[in-house]
Amino acid sequence: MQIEIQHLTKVYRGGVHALQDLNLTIPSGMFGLLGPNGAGKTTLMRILAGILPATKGSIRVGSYDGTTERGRTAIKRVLGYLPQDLGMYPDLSAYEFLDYIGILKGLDEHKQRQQRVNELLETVALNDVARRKLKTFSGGMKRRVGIAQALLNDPQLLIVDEPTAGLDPEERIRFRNLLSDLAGERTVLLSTHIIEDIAQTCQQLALMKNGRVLFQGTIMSMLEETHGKVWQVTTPGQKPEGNFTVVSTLNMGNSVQYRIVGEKPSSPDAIALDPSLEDSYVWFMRDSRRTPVPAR
Ligand SMILES: Nc1ncnc2c1ncn2[C@@H]1O[C@H](COP(=O)(O)OP(=O)(O)OP(=O)(O)O)[C@@H](O)[C@H]1O
Repeated sequence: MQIEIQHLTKVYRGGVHALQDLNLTIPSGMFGLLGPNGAGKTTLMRILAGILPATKGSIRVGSYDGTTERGRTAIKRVLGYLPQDLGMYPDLSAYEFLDYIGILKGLDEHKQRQQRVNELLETVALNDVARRKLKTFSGGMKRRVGIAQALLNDPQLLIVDEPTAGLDPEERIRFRNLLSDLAGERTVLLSTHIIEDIAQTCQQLALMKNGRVLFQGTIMSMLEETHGKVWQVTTPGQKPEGNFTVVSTLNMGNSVQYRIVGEKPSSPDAIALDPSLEDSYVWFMRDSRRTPVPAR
């Protein structure tokens, strides 16, 4: 299920331009939305989920037109959403919570709902603790309950907003793998400011800043665009000067190795390095006055 977003603009009351004439094509599979705080990721996801109206622009999800009431209703039926701040009832068990959300989502038939909740508890590997109260769950377990509730209607489009924030490395990896498993035929839109989450799960991504898309395409093409922009400079200690960003510093005892992102430094012994995704992110954020590039 492909999503087409055209000229999407959101101006909040008070005049904040959260999205500025944003154009984006999101194909099936895992798609990452990467950007710093305030980039507009949550605003975009909430508009896609039909919770927030856009100021201008159009959205098409598969064959449904998100600018019409009828289209929005149809989109809601094929969509699962895990917001950043999903409220849970701490005294309910995982089973009771999912059962309750199932009722709210219109799964009226008791037996069918029971079966779906049990299936999902298994999918997110919480079947063993299904009867435990949510207040006893770790952050990672709660996020997995969150994904389970988003999957109740077996959505073709799954939107997850910063799901790994605050998780320890083990839980983050487990959660990432779960999302990858769920992608398959579905479209999974994952927003994050954790570069590693995208690197490990998404073939395609969009970089957002200030309500605009700075880049969209494959991870490979993003790295390619950063070739010739990453350097290693070794000095006796003083920080190299120039128009670049230092991304890491390694103290070698009597010298210091700097990894820098920017135009070629004047230092004659600067060595060109292969860019990592983090270098690439830094390059695009530095260079964010550039005009948006077309998808490739
Ligand atoms: N209800 C609101 N009213 C006014 N301004 C808002 C509102 N919600 C968000 N904003 C502003 O819109 C901009 C985009 O915010 P948004 O939450 O979409 O960004 P984000 O990329 O999701 O950031 P984060 O990673 O911090 O969640 C920010 O400048 C934010 O302050």
